[in-house]
Amino acid sequence: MADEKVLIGVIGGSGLYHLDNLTFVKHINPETPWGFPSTPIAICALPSGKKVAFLARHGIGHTIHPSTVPSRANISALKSLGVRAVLAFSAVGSLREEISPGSFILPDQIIDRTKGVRPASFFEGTSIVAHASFGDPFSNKFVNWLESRVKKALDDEGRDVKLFTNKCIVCMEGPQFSTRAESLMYRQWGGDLINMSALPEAKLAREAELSYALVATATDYDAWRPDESSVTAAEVFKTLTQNANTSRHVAATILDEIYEAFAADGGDMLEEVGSMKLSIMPRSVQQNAEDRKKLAYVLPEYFSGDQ
Ligand SMILES: CSC[C@H]1O[C@H](OP(=O)(O)O)[C@H](O)[C@@H]1O
Ligand SMILES: Nc1ncnc2[nH]cnc12
Repeated sequence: MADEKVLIGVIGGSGLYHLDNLTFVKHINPETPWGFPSTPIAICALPSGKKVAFLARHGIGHTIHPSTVPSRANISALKSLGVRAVLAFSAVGSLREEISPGSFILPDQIIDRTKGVRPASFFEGTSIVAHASFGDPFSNKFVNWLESRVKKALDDEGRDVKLFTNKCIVCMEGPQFSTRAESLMYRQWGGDLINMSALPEAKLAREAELSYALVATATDYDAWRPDESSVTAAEVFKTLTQNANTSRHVAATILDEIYEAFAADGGDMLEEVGSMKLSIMPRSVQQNAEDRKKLAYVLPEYFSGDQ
């Protein structure tokens, strides 16, 4: 029965540790080949009875640093539940005047400024080599589909929250915020937003063949404005609660429809499914049975059964 499946995963970022309008069903804490997820995953029922999975990226008590989020465990655990699409939320800094704190953004590009300390591939540490396509780091069809639905949800109840699309997010290492020079440089590079969490999450979702979209919520103007003080955590906290309330409203409004959109097998939205087929170097697949077993957890399509 379709309602028994958990097709949609929601990842909550800073400030977003639960969703509204859901009935808690149970916690699941799968041990993946890459360890345990950030926190046990909450399986919740929408008012329609459809099930979704919710995961707080930094843990429920916000105890996990952006550089040590177990993204491989998070993404593979969601996939193991049957999830096809991930709706991720993130608190971001704005690199553009018009994107004022409180704005919502559906970015379509990423600049990687992480420092190589985060495991960014399921294939890392194995003898199997793969090169996923990542030119479009978010799932375009899902993002385009979301635009009108998120807009409508934001316009509800006179919330007056701006929505931006076609923006580029810089993902930096942290945990310290950027210098003024870095912030100005990111603007010159074409960055519109900045956070510490879009990667490797989006890369791993791509390797897992999941549809992945990010709802970015602006909390501050980072450090590029010459006559203003640079961002502090206290400034971020000021906007975090309001943004989280709005994020919960958006999720409660659109989750049912997202579920329907991804429910049909082979549906139009599943544009990532099959994308890894030609990304895995065929000779390397023959090499190591243990590695194949490990990868079968996240990509059973290619690694379960004898080669
Ligand atoms: C609390 S300010 C910096 C912190 O907030 C964002 O977290 P998330 O993306 O999980 O909402 C940002 O990426 C940093 O980790
Ligand atoms: N200015 C900023 N830089 C990095 N991550 C952030 N998250 C929220 N604001 C941020």
